[in-house]
Amino acid sequence: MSVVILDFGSQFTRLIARRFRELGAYSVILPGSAPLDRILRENPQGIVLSGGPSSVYDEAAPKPAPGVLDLDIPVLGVCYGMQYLAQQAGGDVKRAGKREYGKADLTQYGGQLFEGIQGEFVAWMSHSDSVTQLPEGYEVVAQTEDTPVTAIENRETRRYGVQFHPEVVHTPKGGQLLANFLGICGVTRDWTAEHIIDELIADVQAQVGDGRVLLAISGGVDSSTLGLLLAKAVGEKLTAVFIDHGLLRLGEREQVEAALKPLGVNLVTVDARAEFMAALDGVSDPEQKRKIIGREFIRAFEREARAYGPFDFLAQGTLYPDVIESAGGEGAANIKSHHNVGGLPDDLAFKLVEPFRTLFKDEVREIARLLGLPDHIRMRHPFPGPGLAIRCLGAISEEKLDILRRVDDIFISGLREFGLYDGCSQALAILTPIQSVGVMGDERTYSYTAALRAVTTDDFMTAEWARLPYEFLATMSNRIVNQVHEINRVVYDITGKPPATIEWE
Ligand SMILES: Nc1ncnc2c1ncn2[C@@H]1O[C@H](COP(=O)(O)OP(=O)(O)OP(=O)(O)O)[C@@H](O)[C@H]1O
Ligand SMILES: O=c1[nH]c(=O)c2[nH+]cn([C@@H]3O[C@H](COP(=O)(O)O)[C@@H](O)[C@H]3O)c2[nH]1
Ligand SMILES: NC(=O)CC[C@H](N)C(=O)O
Ligand SMILES: [Mg+2]
Repeated sequence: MSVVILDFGSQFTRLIARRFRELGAYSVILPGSAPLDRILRENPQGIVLSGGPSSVYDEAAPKPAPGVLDLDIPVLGVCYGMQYLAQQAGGDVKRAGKREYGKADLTQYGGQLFEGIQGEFVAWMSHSDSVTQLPEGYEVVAQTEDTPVTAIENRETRRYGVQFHPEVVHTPKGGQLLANFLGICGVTRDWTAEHIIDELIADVQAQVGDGRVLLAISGGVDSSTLGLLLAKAVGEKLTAVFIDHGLLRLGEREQVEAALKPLGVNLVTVDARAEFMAALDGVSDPEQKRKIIGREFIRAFEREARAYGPFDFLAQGTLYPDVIESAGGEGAANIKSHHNVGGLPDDLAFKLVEPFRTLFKDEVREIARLLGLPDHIRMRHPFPGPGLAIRCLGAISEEKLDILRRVDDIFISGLREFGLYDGCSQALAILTPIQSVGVMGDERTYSYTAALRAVTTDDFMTAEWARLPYEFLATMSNRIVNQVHEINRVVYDITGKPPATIEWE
């Protein structure tokens, strides 16, 4: 039993599934055009039609397969999905005079979807079309100032539509609305992270069979959790490979080895510093750096496969944000090529095993907790695979990496010392190519500017800059300039994501 989500190309389709998971309900995402028999195989108790970039009145507008909307189960249309429901039932949809992007307040709301919800309702919008004529049998159950038809329902046929996105965190009461929909569908909310683990293990076993698996492990939460999961799923057929590419932080190689040993995974450390440094020599374009790093990772795994292999499969702790930012979603833009997704070379000889590809960081942390990963790894800030190379802006050099390593160490140790580490989701130091004039010991200096960045976020898709105390920032600035003589200026990044990203490259 499940809820089937038909995907019409929204940025947020995965978030609908994610909210259902949080509510303890199992759901499956299928392409918008999935045939009826495919949908029926999931035993759906309800259907969600997602948002999407098309307009329902376009010639080529995507549609659910024939028969889907004749099923006698509840249907919730979100944005494009609601517009489709309205049009299909004989209503009308037109480009609206006023578009809505971002926050909007509902001026009134009611009806089944909003049952039990009280007080102001802030809805996050992203549309330029609107329902201009209500189809027969439907009533309007919510409005905003600019959109008279913001939510609709037909109780008899159990068809519901919302123009806003209840699945994003910026619709704070959206979770309650989705819970109400699950209630209308009669879904039992007993789906848990334990279920997810069992399913992931079964999927891996089915995919891998008797094959041997090389796990790319970094000591971060995603790949360490994957190590525990794979140890359960494939046991002896697993070898974990940790690459020291020379882009790690101060003392990181030793720390990672010490942390991973007790987990009982069969670990091999590879020194690939010379190869990575040679390949990156003189390269300053961020995307080019990322592509080279992606390729060098694979080349290093291939070398290990010759020594310890053969391996049929390469396992990576890839998460959904890595995929969507590398333009892995339907119609999504390429923001940056994550080394493990968009940065992979075309001639990849391994088959990929990526069980976390549809999950978000906090969900992996929950799985980690259930698998018994120690808290110091589980709650560690993420550290990107390309490491310091994408924090040392422009062309890298040993000298610059060495400066950055010392700045980073002061900042991260400082956060721990002041008890601020756990309050941030990720913190990092960046070495900028900016040189500026300073005065130290009565002498003129002309040195580099370091930037510090700390963010708070759950899923790393959006983030706020962390409001670190001024006193702490003052101490950091002081320590960095005193201890790292190549730096004479420290700045703190006060930009959210969006518009910025977390990493500077
Ligand atoms: N130094 C490394 N050696 C081997 N594999 C790596 C290395 N760095 C990254 N990887 C691979 O790339 C994947 C993506 O890296 P990413 O940093 O997103 O995840 P992570 O390191 O597992 O977790 P975290 O996000 O907490 O740092 C990892 O899960 C791992 O499979
Ligand atoms: O393994 C990785 N390989 C990459 O190529 C990569 N790029 C960004 N990140 C991490 O992803 C999260 C979101 O980062 P951005 O806001 O900079 O895109 C943040 O946690 C980043 O540290 C990466 N991780
Ligand atoms: N986010 C959406 O689903 C948008 C639907 C439609 N393209 C509109 O602009 O109204
Ligand atoms: Mg990492």
